[in-house]
Amino acid sequence: MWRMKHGEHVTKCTQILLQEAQLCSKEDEIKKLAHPSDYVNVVYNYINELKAFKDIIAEPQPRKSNEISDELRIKGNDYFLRDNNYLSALEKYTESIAFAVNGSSYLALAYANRSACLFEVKYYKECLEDIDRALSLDYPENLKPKLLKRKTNAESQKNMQKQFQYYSKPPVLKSKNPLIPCAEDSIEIKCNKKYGRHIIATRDIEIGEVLSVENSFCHVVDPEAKYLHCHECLELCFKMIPCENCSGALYCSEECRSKSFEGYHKYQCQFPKILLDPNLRMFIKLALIGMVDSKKTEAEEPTNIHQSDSFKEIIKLEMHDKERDYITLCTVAIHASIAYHVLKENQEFASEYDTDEDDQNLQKLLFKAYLITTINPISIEKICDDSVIITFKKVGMALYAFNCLYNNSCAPNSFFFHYGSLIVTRAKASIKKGEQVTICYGGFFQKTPKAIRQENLKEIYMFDCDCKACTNNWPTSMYLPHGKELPPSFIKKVTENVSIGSDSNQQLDNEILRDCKRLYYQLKKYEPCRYLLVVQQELTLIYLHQAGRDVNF
Ligand SMILES: C[S@@+](CC[C@H](N)C(=O)[O-])C[C@H]1O[C@@H](n2cnc3c(N)ncnc32)[C@H](O)[C@@H]1O
Repeated sequence: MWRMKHGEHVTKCTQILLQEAQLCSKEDEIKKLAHPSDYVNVVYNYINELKAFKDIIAEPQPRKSNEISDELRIKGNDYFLRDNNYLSALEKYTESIAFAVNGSSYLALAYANRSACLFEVKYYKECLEDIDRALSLDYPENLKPKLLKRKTNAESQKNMQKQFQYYSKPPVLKSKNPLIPCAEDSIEIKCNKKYGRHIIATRDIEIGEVLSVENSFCHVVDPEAKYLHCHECLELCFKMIPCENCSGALYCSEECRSKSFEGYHKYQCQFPKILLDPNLRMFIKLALIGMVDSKKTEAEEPTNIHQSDSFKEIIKLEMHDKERDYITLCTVAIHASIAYHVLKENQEFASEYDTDEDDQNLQKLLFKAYLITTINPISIEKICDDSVIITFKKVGMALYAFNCLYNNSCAPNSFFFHYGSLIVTRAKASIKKGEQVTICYGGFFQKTPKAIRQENLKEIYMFDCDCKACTNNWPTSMYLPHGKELPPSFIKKVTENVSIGSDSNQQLDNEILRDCKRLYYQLKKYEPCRYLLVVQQELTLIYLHQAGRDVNF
């Protein structure tokens, strides 16, 4: 009854459970509990009584299979031979590597085929690594001469290696903020009833200035990106190695593979299919980090310094638990109960966390982690070069102890972009001392009408937006005045800069950035106007491209 068909999501299961466990009729009883996180224990017991867990988690995640690996490699061959589409071929071979049984000849074949792909696109170093991997495994004798010939060719052409910079260098902070080590001293954290914690400028800030550079506290890779990005560090990689047990995780290095396994992946490796959705992986990962934190024997010194790597900071992020309605809280408790059940069934986990106190702690952490991950995660995206229209590809999502404190404006004065999982936030407008520093949560005023923005912000983030665009009813871009004409020389530069961000265009990038900053101050008095938005957009695009564009062989 509870079994999910392929592709169905845990939400469906939750809807059925809400009815079957008759949680609506138990509202008075459940609401008496001291804290909403106590719902988990009660809801867990109801589901247990229904004997529903067995079916909910019945479907395992896709296991390693040489048959599937073989099919994927053949698909890769089609891309490679028929279409000369090396990027798609490389992704398929990597998928084939993920599915091949550890140590098998199928794994060797997949590595060898990927090496052919890497050879074609002149990544000789990576090609040689894959050849050595194939040869160290059970690679068929009759195919070896061809592979060894490729090895000789790759070695002789090593000096022609394609110089691909996976990422350009992220900016370094110029000043030291004594209270927020990941931020410039131009900003500080304030807190009030209306805005919660928020970020304020402590001096006038110029457009383009770096505001903060922060490492992620916790992140997950997106399923669409996992054959090109490391499961552990999210870095772009063309020569990934697989998890030895499951077919779902690939790594850029041995180091990342063991770090991931020793951390959280040893549990995730055995998760049922229903928990593989990235949002669910994220909340469970966060709760597990909390469990490790709860076992720390050394007490953390109380400090007023904001620490990006502290679980204490993350668990303080907004969750709006007091404002949620009963059914929503029950839904959260159902998700937490399913995760709780899976973890308790996991032998490795159960042996590490075996006390009643651990049980209670886990239930509370799962509940809070779920709520935190509904509001705070920041999407990690890459800009795509291969289209006239600007598009973005999702790489993953992450939680940041500091960056999750920027509040929303539909006409924001800052923006963020990523280097791997590292986040950089820059000003995209000039910001006056005392003004709030804002990012946009998704609905930019120029694109999304006010009513839709307000509805979304209320539904997901539970606040009424009073940004300048909402307060002054700014129209979408179609109805905006143009403002002062942009100089033809600027338009020419922007049009010429077809492949923004590539090394050869660095000089042009810098010229456009300088123009954008100058034009911004000339156009600011016309705000809101279209050309001001164009200038701000060009500036953000250049920084986004420099950080990490989508790969194109
Ligand atoms: C990602 S958090 C931002 C940090 C948050 N203010 C805090 O105290 O942790 C998102 C939450 O901040 C609040 N928020 C964000 N933008 C806001 C705004 N423009 N006005 C009022 N509240 C806002 C809402 O409560 C929202 O759910």
